[in-house]
Amino acid sequence: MNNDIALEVKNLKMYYKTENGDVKAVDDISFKLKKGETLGLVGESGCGKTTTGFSILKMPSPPGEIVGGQILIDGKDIVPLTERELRKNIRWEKVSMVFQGAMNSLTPVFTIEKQLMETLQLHKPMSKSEAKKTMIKYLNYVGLSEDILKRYPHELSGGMKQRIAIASALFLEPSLVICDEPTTALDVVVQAQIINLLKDLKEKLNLSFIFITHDLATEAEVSDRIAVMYAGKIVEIGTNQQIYGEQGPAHPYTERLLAATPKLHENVKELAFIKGTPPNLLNPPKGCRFHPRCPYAFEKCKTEEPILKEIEAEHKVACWRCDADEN
Ligand SMILES: Nc1ncnc2c1ncn2[C@@H]1O[C@H](COP(=O)(O)OP(=O)(O)OP(=O)(O)O)[C@@H](O)[C@H]1O
Repeated sequence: MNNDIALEVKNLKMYYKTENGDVKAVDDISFKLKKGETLGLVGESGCGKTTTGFSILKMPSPPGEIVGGQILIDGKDIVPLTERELRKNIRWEKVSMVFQGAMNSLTPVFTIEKQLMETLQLHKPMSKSEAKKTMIKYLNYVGLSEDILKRYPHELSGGMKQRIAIASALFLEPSLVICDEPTTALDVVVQAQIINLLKDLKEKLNLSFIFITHDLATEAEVSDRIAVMYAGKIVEIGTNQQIYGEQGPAHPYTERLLAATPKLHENVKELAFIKGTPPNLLNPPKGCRFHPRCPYAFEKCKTEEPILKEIEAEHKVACWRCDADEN
């Protein structure tokens, strides 16, 4: 076992079993996350980012099912574990998640203390005084003082509520935290504060993060490495520099996704957009799933699925055009 690896996802498949057939939301993805590292997960809406996050907790929303693959946390596959084992030893103990919209899920009629107490005691039996100590410790970590406990959600700003959501994800001292769009609903100043907070927590607590967002500018700011998803697949994965650096990304989809992102300090006359729409995951296209929208597609792209292949150290791409054996 490699002690530097916090998480390894191997050939993971998570399908939604609907009346119309299987929605292949996560379809054979593999990646590793090092201890103390932030991996960004980017891609258009509906490409499977949130489903990947929930799958890592083995908590797919119905009618989702993990239909294949492994999720190794500290070297141990959690896929065969029972719900009881997952609750007792894995979720919130080893991996936790700041859900999309978590800051809006606080109940308006209860104080923060009552709500956090419930969350904490649900996950781990402990006395009230012990729970309160834990709450205060993590509220302080996220820059909030104890007096927040007496307040009601409507008395708090969006940024404060998001800090509370982050603090509750840390209560049981997990080593891996999945953040799903943690800054999306916030204004830019507060977004920057939350990003700085996450960076700070990563350093202080030696946490590993999976940071899910469709906002590439934010991703560039927080992540050490980036995984780009398209239609349930990882199409490119590399360091921040390999994806955003001067040489530019390798996959045509990443290239277009970046071109469609507005840049600060640049006078852009017209923003590029990606022609066409992402495929229906009930019945994705054969071959490369991006081929109907790809300007470089050739015959092989329509029939054979490209696999994620290393093109340089740390940089993998699933594209026939980038495949050295092809050229
Ligand atoms: N409960 C469900 N039942 C059936 N299909 C679902 C369900 N939840 C999600 N899907 C489908 O699975 C695919 C992946 O969705 P997911 O929410 O993981 O994407 P995403 O990249 O996180 O999108 P967003 O950025 O909008 O949150 C989509 O095609 C979506 O319609």
